[in-house]
Amino acid sequence: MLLAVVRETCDKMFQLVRYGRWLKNLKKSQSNLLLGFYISSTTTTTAARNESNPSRSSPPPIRVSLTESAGRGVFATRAIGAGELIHTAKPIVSHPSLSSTTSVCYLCLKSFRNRITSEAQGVSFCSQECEEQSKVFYEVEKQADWSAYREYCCTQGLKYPLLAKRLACMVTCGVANAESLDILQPAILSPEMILQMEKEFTLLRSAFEEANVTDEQMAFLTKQWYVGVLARIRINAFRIELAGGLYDYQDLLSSAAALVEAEAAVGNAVYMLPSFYNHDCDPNAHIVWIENSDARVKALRDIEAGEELRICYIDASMDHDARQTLLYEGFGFRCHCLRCLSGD
Ligand SMILES: C[S@@+](CC[C@H](N)C(=O)[O-])C[C@H]1O[C@@H](n2cnc3c(N)ncnc32)[C@H](O)[C@@H]1O
Repeated sequence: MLLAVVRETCDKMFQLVRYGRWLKNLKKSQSNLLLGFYISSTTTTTAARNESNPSRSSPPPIRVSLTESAGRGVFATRAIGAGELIHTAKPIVSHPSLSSTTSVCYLCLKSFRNRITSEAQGVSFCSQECEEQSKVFYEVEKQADWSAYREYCCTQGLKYPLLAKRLACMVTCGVANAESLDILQPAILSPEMILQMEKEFTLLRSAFEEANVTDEQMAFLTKQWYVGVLARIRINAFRIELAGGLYDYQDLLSSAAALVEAEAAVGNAVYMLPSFYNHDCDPNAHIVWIENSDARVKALRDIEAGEELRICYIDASMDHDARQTLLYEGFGFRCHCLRCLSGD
């Protein structure tokens, strides 16, 4: 009994140390435009104001703390009303899905009305701002031939390596830290998964080697870095489906076609704060994307001060066994939420 208590205390201390490191990283990352996620106040009116001027944001009504049994989690610091916008967040890294590369902005994933640039590359940006923000890493990306890496991802049906590739380009040109995802929880990987990642890594590394990238710029790009990044992307990446941003009849048709093909997602992205939300099959919060990859975390019902905020990682309409299997295989845990305990 005593041993169990000591072990639990040590565990918690260890996790608090990791949390402290996260806060340090957080401060570092806030000064970086491309890395920067921002969080804004909770009422819709102030949130809208803060979104246009993130530097003036007041802190959101949440804190990250240790939970009893699910690692770190996000807790309400005051009562939050149903439907309230709790905070917004910009991605650390995002990438369109292979099928959306030419139909959404290459940076923010906004669905197109007007293409701005780089038609020849099959890649476009929705605004001068996105083009400007992407300039440096896109220059690096353009130097390399990604066909073998892309082909491999395509044939294997892999979407996450695209995020790893973009992060690698961002690190190479100095707009992101190689450690930017370190604070996030990594997935436990099987030997088969690691083997596959090592194959991808070889293709990624040789694309960089054949491009005009110096050894110094590539020093971070080791197998260990790549596997560590993908292990984190695996359980922290969000699949982005836009709720708005459909402009005309053609957009509506494309969206309907995408639904038939069962790929309504325009891309994937990894965020900092949203990554600390734990799962519940009957969640009290959810994340929505209106017209681009900016995540909006909203309350689904009234939440009390001190209550943990939880989102649903999967399709909540699935039955109990299907949810359990997906959560275990995809995220490595058995769900003991009230809904699962009730057998629903
Ligand atoms: C996106 S992270 C959530 C934040 C995480 N708890 C942390 O400390 O960074 C997802 C991981 O959190 C844990 N987790 C999330 N929801 C859980 C739950 N309902 N029960 C147990 N573990 C959970 C699992 O390890 C899962 O792979």
